[in-house]
This record gives sequence, C-alpha cells and structure tokens, in this order.
Amino acid sequence: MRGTSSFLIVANRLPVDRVGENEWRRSPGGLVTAIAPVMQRRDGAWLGWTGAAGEELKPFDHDGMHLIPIPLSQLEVELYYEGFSNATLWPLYHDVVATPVYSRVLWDAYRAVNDRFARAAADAAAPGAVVWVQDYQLQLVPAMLRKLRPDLKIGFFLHIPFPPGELFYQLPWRNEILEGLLGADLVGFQRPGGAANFLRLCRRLLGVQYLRNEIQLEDRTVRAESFPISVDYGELDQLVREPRIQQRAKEIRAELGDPEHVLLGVDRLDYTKGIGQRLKAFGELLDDGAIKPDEAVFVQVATPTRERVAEYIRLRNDIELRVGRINGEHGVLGRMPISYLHQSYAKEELAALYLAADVMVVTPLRDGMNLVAKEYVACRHDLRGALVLSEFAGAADEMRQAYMVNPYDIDGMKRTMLAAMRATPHELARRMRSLRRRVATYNVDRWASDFLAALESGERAASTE
Ligand SMILES: O=P(O)(O)OC[C@H]1O[C@H](O[C@H]2O[C@H](CO)[C@@H](O)[C@H](O)[C@H]2O)[C@H](O)[C@@H](O)[C@@H]1O
Ligand SMILES: O=c1ccn([C@@H]2O[C@H](COP(=O)(O)OP(=O)(O)O)[C@@H](O)[C@H]2O)c(=O)[nH]1
Repeated sequence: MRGTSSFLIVANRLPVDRVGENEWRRSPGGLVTAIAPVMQRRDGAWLGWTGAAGEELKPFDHDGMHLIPIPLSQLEVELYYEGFSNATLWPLYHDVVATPVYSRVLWDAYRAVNDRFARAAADAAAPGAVVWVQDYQLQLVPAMLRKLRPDLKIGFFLHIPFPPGELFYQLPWRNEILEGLLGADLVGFQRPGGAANFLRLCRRLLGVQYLRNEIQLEDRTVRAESFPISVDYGELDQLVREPRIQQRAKEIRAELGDPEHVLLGVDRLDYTKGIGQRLKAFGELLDDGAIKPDEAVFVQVATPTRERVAEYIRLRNDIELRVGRINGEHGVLGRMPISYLHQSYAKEELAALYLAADVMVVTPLRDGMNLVAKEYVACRHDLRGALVLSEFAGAADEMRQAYMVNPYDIDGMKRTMLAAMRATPHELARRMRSLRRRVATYNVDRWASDFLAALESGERAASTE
C-alpha cells in the first residue's frame, strides 16, 4: 500500500505540545521553529512522537500541518530517547563534554524505534515522494526507508555537530550509523566541518570513495553538504516593532530595577550550553568589583529539558547552587544580581526579553547552530545590544562581528563581557548592522529551500554557489 503525501518530514518530535485534552500548541525548540513555516507552505505531513509515553493517537491536523503521531512506550522513551539519543549520541557528538553511555540494550531500542519511524514513513509517502528525515535520533531511518521504498527521494539533516574520527571511533555501532545515513540521497550538516568528518569516516570505516562532496555507491550517489540553519528573520523583525512588545521590554527593565546593564542567557538547561561558565564569569566580575551589584542584572532563562537523564539532573543542581551562591553573596533585599528562570517562554515574551537585553550571552561548549544568537540579532532593529558568542557554536561561522569568546577561558569571557557592556553606541551599531545583514539574507526559508532544491534537483541551489 502507498500513502498520499508527496512531502514528508520525519522527526523525533511532532511540532506541537499538548495544552488540553485535545488541544495543541506549536512547540518551542530549534527544529520546530525552523521547519514549521516551511511545512505550512507545502502540502505534506509530519511524522513524530507527541512527547508523551504510551500515547496512541490517530493522525490529525493542526496549524495547517498534517501530523502523524508515532507512539513510544515508557520503556522506549527511557531506552531510545533518554538513553541512546540523549545519553549516548548527544554527549558523543558534542565533544564528549559529558561521558557517553554505551549499552547494547539502548542500541537495540534505538534500532527498533528507527524501524518503526521508517515503516510509518513508507506507509505515508506517495510514489516518488520527497522525505526529509531530521536529526540524530533517526540516523538509521534513511537506509531502512530506502530498503522499503527505493522510489523515494530521501534527505537527512543533522542539527547537531558531526564529530571527528577521534571521538566517533568510540561508538560500538559506528559502521551501522554511517550505513544508516548513506541511505539518503543528500546528508546535510550545519557546518562544512561536519560534512568533511562524515565523508572521511565513510572512507575510513566503510571503504567507500568520495570525490569532493560525493560518495559513489554501487548504484547511486550520496552527497554531503553544509546548510546552516537560521530563523524567521522577517517575523521576528516585525514582532519587535509592535508597541506591545516594546512596552513589555520597558516593563521587564523596570521589573529588574532599571539597571544600567541587562545581560541575558536563553538556553535549554543543557550541559552543552556553557551556562555554568558564563555565570562563573559574571560572578567573578562581581567579586572583583569590576561591576557593582546595582549596576547589572543577569537574566538566565533555563528551559527544563530531558529532566530524567542523570547528567541533566546533576547540571540543574550545579547551576542552582551557583546561582544561589552568587545571589547570596551579592544580592540585597529585594534585588538579586541573577534572575534565574527555570521555565519556558512563548516567542512574544522572548522577543521582549531580547529587546530588553543590552548584552546577549551565548556561550555553548559545543552547539550545532544556536538559534537564540540569530533570534537576538533579528530582534535588534534599533542596532543596539551586543552579542557575546562562543567560538564553539555553529553560528560562529557566520557571525564574526559578534563579541567572540572561548567559554573555557573564564578570564577571556570576563574581559569580553565587560567590553560588550562598555561599547559605544557607534561600535554596537556597526557590529549589529553587519550581523543583521547576514541573518536577514540567510534566513530559515533560505535554509530549507537550499536543502530541498539540492535534494530535488540533485544539485546545489544556484543562490548559494
Ligand atoms: O527534543 P528535545 O530533546 O527537547 O530537544 C530540543 C531540540 O534540541 C536540539 O536542537 C538542535 O537544533 C537546533 C536547530 O537546528 C540547533 O540550533 C541547535 O544547536 C541544536 O542543539 C536537537 O537537535 C533537536 O532534535 C531537539 O528537538
Ligand atoms: O523559553 C524558551 C526558550 C527557548 N525557546 C526557543 O528554543 C529555541 C532554541 O534553539 P537553539 O538552537 O538555540 O538551541 P536548542 O535548544 O535547539 O539546542 C529557540 O528558537 C528559542 O526561541 C523558546 O521558545 N522558549
């Protein structure tokens, strides 16, 4: 039996969160933010998990998208999602900043769930359909799907870094992962380095040959290229021009006590994001007297994520201890130097926060892209505000006019944060203008259309040559 969808997105998660019994809301998160606008414009379907264990739902429509839920049992959530995806692959692909767990039980679950996604995609796809598989949770799907449906055009995009051999070699199932990805016609990465790592590993481990970015298999060609993901620049730029958002930004500053400097961090509470390092730098600036407690407030939004995974539990304890110590030492009654929010916010509130912040501090130890950095820039049509950005974020390739930092170098971060706080309006505007030009041009539409054009035509889109 063949399905009817000519365009399919296959991702770990559906692009919605449950808000009532039968009510859904578009979910936050990089992947969703990036692809939802594209999905709405094309007649397609999105296959993914609802985020709740043991839930069996029929396909439904939301926000102009046809959604096909893939069920996961409680045990599969533990073994495939929390386990192999987020306790094995996630730390391995992020420079081993936490120790990966290698377990055959987790691997078996990963394979079984990938097989389920592949079968569901094979059932939903019309003859010759384009199928775009997303991210590290589903790296076996391309080959599984090709076996079931050789007529499909299959693309894969990895949202997180692809590691070099020195790290990837650790993985007991390294060949199976590469073979899974080679089921695609086009494998996309955030940075050129990810594509180069992949090509080299395929040659070394599987013995296949490549020329430039193309691997020649017996019966077909697989291409590996970089497509840096971005944000909906136009939407954010419009949103922050609305009086209600500008008013809210003023309120936020007033609620913080109208300090001279508002610094902001917005991240999932993930150990890859360098939250502890940036708070340490801020705390030391207070200790040193380089900034006075009444002069600056650091707002840290730390969205809850993967809360049952051991490393995330440890991280939350560490961060909350650090926040408590700094606030305890430098706070005064009713006024704390760090405003820590373990919550998730809607895009309107985030936009107001971006507008209220003088310095946006983005300091991951490793990050596929980091959309927050690009969102901040898209929101600063006033050309004010400084972006402090880690060299280890994918975004660093394109955002050279940011205040660049090495998050492992605490003294360097302290100096750069101070420089960003003390920059003249002229200097800020010079940097911001150039950053905005880049994000406006390479926005999320461009990312998706470049990838899909390359997949559908078999060539790189003319616009990026
Ligand atoms: O689904 P979760 O486990 O709750 O995690 C949320 C998403 O996190 C990751 O985001 C990545 O993709 C972003 C967009 O390309 C990129 O900017 C960022 O650097 C990456 O970390 C993950 O890759 C997604 O699959 C998750 O849904
Ligand atoms: O309270 C929050 C915090 C973050 N985000 C969104 O989550 C995404 C985070 O993407 P990023 O690439 O920075 O990191 P990821 O979490 O995907 O690793 C951005 O679009 C943010 O606007 C959100 O909607 N609400």
